[in-house]
Amino acid sequence: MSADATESWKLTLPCTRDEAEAIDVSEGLEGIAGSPVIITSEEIEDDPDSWRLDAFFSGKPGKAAVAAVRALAPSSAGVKATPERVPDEDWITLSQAGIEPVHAARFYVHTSGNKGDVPPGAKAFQIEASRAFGTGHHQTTTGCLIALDALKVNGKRFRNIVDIGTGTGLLAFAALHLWPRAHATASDIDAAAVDVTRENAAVNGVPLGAGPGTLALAAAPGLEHPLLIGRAPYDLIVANILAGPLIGLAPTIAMALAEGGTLVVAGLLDWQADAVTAAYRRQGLVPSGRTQIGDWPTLTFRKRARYGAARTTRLGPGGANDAPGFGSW
Ligand SMILES: C[S@@+](CC[C@H](N)C(=O)[O-])C[C@H]1O[C@@H](n2cnc3c(N)ncnc32)[C@H](O)[C@@H]1O
Repeated sequence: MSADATESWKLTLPCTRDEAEAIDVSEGLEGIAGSPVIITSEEIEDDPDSWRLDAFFSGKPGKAAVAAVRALAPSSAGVKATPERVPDEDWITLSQAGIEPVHAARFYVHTSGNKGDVPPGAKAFQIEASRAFGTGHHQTTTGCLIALDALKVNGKRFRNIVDIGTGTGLLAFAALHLWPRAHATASDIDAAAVDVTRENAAVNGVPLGAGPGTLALAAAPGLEHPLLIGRAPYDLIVANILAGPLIGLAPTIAMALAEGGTLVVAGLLDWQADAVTAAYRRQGLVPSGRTQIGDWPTLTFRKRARYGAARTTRLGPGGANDAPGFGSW
């Protein structure tokens, strides 16, 4: 059979998590004849560095296209991999085959091609596997969904929420569903993730904006953005990023958390929990909950209220926290 542009081809490579998270299909691949139409990546084991990258092509990819995909996963240098013809099926659906809906606490996360039956009473979100992390399949995302639900069940109320490292936006959407009158903010160091969050917000009917019940977006490392600083202090901060950044960001995150506020963190492995906990204890936070799925704990902390009840201290220019330390944000 001769290859033509209507045939679907796939190239699969092992890659690291960092490589998977760094992939931006819109950059570097456009203009190469036979460039991949879609790239998906997913973790293949309970190992944060063991991922798989699938690049789907319309038509058999040439050497340049294969090289461009290989360049996305330098760690696979030396791994033998050749493009394979994919049987005549809808390859977009195919690329998401096996991505079963996830039901975590009251949340149900599915793709457009795999909605299945939404359990009665569950809040469904449609999240495609894409350039951003966070389809609900990873234990860290599931752990955060469960932790957020538990806070709601325990009667917590939040008015000002930020999801740092939002990926697909899922955790911010879930938080806004639980506390629909809150001001919500979602940020990511990766501008592509912020774009994906914007698209997912539209698909899921999550209103973007600045007022209560809406979601504002920012692309930034940590809280280094005027919007993120200006909206602090938050009474709920969620951050599913890795242990290293979580420890590095501990002083900033703790400073951005209102007294009496709650912090939910994930992205750390079991053996890293003590170090992450110690970093936040040093900032005056106290552990208040833990959800563990496999090797992945989700930790919840509370910031002590110096004067009893939760207190709102204005951060940013002119605020009470306009003090040394904030200048470096
Ligand atoms: C493990 S994913 C979590 C995505 C989503 N929140 C979830 O729970 O599924 C981590 C996300 O954090 C982002 N990230 C990593 N380091 C960051 C940092 N220092 N500041 C902001 N975002 C960061 C990554 O780009 C990625 O989208």
